[in-house]
Amino acid sequence: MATGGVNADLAKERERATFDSEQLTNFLYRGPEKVRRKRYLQNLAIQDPVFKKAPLWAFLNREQQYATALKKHLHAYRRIQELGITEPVEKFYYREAAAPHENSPIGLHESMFIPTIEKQATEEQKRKWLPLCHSLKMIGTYAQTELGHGTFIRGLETTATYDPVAKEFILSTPKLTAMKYWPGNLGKTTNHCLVMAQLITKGKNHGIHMFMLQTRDMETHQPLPGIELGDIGPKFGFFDNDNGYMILKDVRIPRENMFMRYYKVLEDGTYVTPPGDRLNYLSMVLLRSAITSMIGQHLSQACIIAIRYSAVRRQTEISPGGEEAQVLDYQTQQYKLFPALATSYAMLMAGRFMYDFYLKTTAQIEKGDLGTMPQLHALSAGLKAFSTWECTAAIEVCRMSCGGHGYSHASGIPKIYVDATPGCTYEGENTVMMLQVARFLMKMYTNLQKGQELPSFVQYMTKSLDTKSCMKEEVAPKCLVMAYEHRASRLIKAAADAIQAMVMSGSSPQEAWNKNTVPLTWAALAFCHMFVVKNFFEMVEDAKMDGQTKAAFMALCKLYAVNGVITHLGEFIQDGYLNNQQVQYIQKSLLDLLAEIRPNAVALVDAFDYPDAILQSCLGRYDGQVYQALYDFAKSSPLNEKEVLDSFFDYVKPVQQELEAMNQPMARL
Ligand SMILES: CCCCC/C=C\C/C=C\C/C=C\CC/C=C/C(=O)SCCNC(=O)CCNC(=O)[C@H](O)C(C)(C)COP(=O)(O)OP(=O)(O)OC[C@H]1O[C@@H](n2cnc3c(N)ncnc32)[C@H](O)[C@@H]1OP(=O)(O)O
Ligand SMILES: Cc1cc2nc3c(=O)[nH]c(=O)nc-3n(C[C@H](O)[C@H](O)[C@H](O)COP(=O)(O)OP(=O)(O)OC[C@H]3O[C@@H](n4cnc5c(N)ncnc54)[C@H](O)[C@@H]3O)c2cc1C
Repeated sequence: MATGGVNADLAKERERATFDSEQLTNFLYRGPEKVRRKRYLQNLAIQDPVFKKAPLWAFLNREQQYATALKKHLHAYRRIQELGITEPVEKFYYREAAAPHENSPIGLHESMFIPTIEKQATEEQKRKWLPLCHSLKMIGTYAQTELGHGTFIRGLETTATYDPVAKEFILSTPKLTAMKYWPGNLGKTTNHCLVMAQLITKGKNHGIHMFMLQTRDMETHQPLPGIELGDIGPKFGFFDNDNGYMILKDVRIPRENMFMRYYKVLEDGTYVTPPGDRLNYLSMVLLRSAITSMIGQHLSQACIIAIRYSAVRRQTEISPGGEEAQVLDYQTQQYKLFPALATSYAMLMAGRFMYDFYLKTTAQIEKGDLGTMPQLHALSAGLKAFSTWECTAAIEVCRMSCGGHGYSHASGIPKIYVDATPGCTYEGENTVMMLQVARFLMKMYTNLQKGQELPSFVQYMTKSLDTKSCMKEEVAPKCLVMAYEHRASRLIKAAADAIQAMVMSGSSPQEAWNKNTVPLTWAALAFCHMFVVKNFFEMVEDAKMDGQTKAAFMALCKLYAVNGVITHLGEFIQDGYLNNQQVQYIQKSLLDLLAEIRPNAVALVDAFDYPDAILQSCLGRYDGQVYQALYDFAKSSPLNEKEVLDSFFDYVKPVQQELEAMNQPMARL
């Protein structure tokens, strides 16, 4: 254990902050009452002996990691029920503190399996399945991706063929590429799954539909006949999760196991047309809508670690013989870390918007109004892709900004990175998601040409492109937002013009689209970027907090916007929207903002309010006693349990002896 109170540099950082970090914490968690409740729940979990005694994940092999994750998450599941915690966000706080570095082997049961039953099953199906799910008799997952197809859902090869005589579906993965591959917790943990399969009835394929499949016996946990299951092996991260494979050999399930709230197959095999298309993609939309907040949280943890450590770490004397500087005082270090910090706040704000929008829109869908589905799809796909790309890149910057110690699991950042980066792939590969956004934007652009009204968040397209920036020496939020709107409008128009020109010269619309997917992704990215910037400004402006806190928050918001312009400068100046003088104002503003944020950097990460027990980082400790903690971490390495390892006698000694014998003068003769 590290001792010695709070590191003097870190203590000074907290004293010099110009605002009270607690105010920002209250804003982030939606009020002081909610903060108190969060801390109470987190403390309950942190003090629980089952969680306290669990070994550190980094020193365990994969089987031990899996068992630890299972033990912790099942204990948390039971405790959450005993404590009567029902609010999803409160469950999240408890679980996060209970198992901060263990991905849940029952995570998909809770985040996809149960919500899909709630949203896509009939009342009768819900009555049958939900009680079993809540008591964990049924533990399920979401089995969609196959060996051969993940992105192109319509190309999935698993079939569900209806047999009207037996009133059953026959589930089959007819070739190697059809086997389910990747679904989380499918390999060993779950005993049920939702299978996405091509529905075939009366000889006709009706496309992808959802079916409930029992995969293992509910007592013995053995796989059921006709089903081969297993873990897919170790991965880049998510070590403690059994992502699985599954082969189905003509497995029969009752007709009632098709999810029939929207889509139906009658007893005689008649397919009943659904009220709306793509309704069975809604489970993916739920997770996509939640990912922006989740990834913002991952990045906020990396920022806490890197910024606290940079305040404690001293390296190189600035003037000969003088004191070595805190590395956080180097402008280059600030340029790495403060944009990352601003990005994490930007994504937390975007995630807040996104999840609220999801709840609002799905409430309308539940009432049969599907009008806003395309907007929900476009925004959730776009923000999911944009936020995961931006945040994972920034997490890696945080890691490298910690120098050598950032490479050690003692820092906590490598684990954050490997668990965050698959967010770029799962729930829709990011480029593919951006192309879905582009498809939506092109539609909106066409509607605009036809004089139709546009939804509010694409109103920016209606503004004239024939303008110049209003940017002055005092870089104003309004001018920054307008610059982002201009860039997004110009890029969608450029892509549309390029496609139209190709069509006019004889290409098919599909060919023209495919030859312009790169500019289309530029346009989609610019749209998402603009959305995040605008939303960030709006949320800061509306935030109820004292003037000093708001000023500190606003500085971050401006930095996010200014840094984005500099990073993508070409796209802002290509048509002369910003002139040379204005670019200089923006560059100066960036440096001024770094200096303005500097005294508040530690308070801005303290505001995220992560206890040490959740961070589990030697570098990110609240007390800054990083060197003692690193030494303790090294001492606890299992390699240090024995002074001399057996492998020394097994491998080093024999080779030494052989080499010694070979090099004897006699042996050389
Ligand atoms: C309760 C809180 C939850 C907390 C949990 C928080 C975070 C999660 C934590 C950790 C995560 C842990 C584990 C991760 C688990 C991962 C699970 C998975 O990965 S599941 C598998 C995910 N797979 C995908 O996402 C596949 C991606 N592919 C697709 O979505 C589609 O194939 C694609 C690319 C959209 C194309 O679909 P297709 O049917 O071919 O459509 P078209 O391109 O032809 O377009 C036709 C029209 O349909 C519209 N469309 C498409 N999708 C949707 C949708 N979802 N909603 C509404 N509309 C949609 C599309 O825009 C077209 O419309 P128009 O014709 O242009 O009008
Ligand atoms: C940690 C993790 C957990 C997962 N959990 C689950 C789960 O629980 N359930 C489940 O069903 N699946 C799960 N998956 C699978 C995941 O959803 C898929 O891997 C994902 O949807 C991407 O599909 P893919 O692997 O087929 O990628 P591919 O589509 O093969 O992507 C490969 C490349 O091709 C490009 N590409 C593909 N199509 C197009 C296109 N139309 N236009 C342009 N470029 C294209 C992509 O951009 C990418 O660069 C998980 C994956 C991971 C990594």
